[in-house]
Amino acid sequence: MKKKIIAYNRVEKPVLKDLQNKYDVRFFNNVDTKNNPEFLEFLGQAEGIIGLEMPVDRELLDQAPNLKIVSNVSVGYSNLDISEMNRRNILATNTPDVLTDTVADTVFGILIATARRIPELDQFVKNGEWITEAIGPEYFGVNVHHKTLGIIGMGRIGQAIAKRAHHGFDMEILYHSRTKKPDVEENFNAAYCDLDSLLESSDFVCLITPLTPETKGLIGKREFQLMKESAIFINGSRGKTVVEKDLIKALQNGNIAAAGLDVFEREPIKLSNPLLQMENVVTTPHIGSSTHETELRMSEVAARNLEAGLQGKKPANLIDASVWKQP
Ligand SMILES: NC(=O)c1ccc[n+]([C@@H]2O[C@H](COP(=O)([O-])OP(=O)(O)OC[C@H]3O[C@@H](n4cnc5c(N)ncnc54)[C@H](O)[C@@H]3O)[C@@H](O)[C@H]2O)c1
Ligand SMILES: O=C(O)[C@H](O)CO
Repeated sequence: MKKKIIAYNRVEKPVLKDLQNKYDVRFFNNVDTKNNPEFLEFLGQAEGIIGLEMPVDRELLDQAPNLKIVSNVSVGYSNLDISEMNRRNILATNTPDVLTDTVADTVFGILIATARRIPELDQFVKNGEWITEAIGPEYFGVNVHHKTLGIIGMGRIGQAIAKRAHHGFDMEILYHSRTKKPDVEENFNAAYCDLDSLLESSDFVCLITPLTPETKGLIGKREFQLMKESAIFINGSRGKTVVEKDLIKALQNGNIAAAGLDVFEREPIKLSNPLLQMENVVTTPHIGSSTHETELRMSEVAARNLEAGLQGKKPANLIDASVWKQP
């Protein structure tokens, strides 16, 4: 009998097709994983899960007695209760590296769009408001090149952002991370800072850490008050790394100048969220890695991880490699 697999939210079509040839795969799109009877019935028999952002907690695991592996189609894994999965010998994998450059491109794109007010001015043109040849200073933006970029979370994506900022835009780079990175300091002329100094000195503050108990609410009222009034805040990490109500207040009070956001406390964001009424806020719907090429590669990597786990082999991208026991 074919092994039963749940595919959830996002697995690219060719990869899904290939998995369907080998396994009994059921695809679920944005279902309520706590209450959907069809999902829960299949979960009771499933040996593997592959997909995007399925909340895997104790309650879900209690209903999945045959589960061997959860293969995230994402690098972030704050949706997984890793210690509970470890306790039950269920493997957890993610898709690092293949998305790094794409996410860095997205974050840098949002940064430039925010600084130069591109979405706002796009609307200005399309609304027919461009009626005199030269627009006035009320529509000017600020330079990106030669400014100071503070990167919080100098991991794979943080470094790819630093590379673009240093080689492409001659920016001065400050960074704050759990460890110092001498090679990054040398390659991109980056300087390590404590968090407060980074916030005080940066023209652009870019947050790209994982969401963990330590980074939850890392940037709130106090941190926004430390930033320059001209600072532009960019969040490419996860919405909950920021206290969103404090971000809204900081923008309303003029504590900071603008924000570019790919991630939000609640996704999809509610239309009533004040952030969506602000011209100085640029938003995208969590699209860091969402290009055709990169999403396909992520699905391929996730499928390889899933199959390795199901075959009792060590997956290439085990999130916690220390749990691996040779079968
Ligand atoms: N917006 C998107 O679509 C998108 C796409 C991919 C990744 N992400 C987010 O980006 C994160 C980073 O991805 P990555 O591949 O660069 O991961 P990574 O593990 O290579 O890098 C994370 C870095 O954050 C640092 N860090 C962790 N806790 C910290 C703390 N408390 N203070 C300061 N630094 C801390 C780590 O030391 C590490 O250098 C992901 O976990 C995910 O949340 C978002
Ligand atoms: O972490 C990631 O890979 C992206 O945010 C998609 O969830």
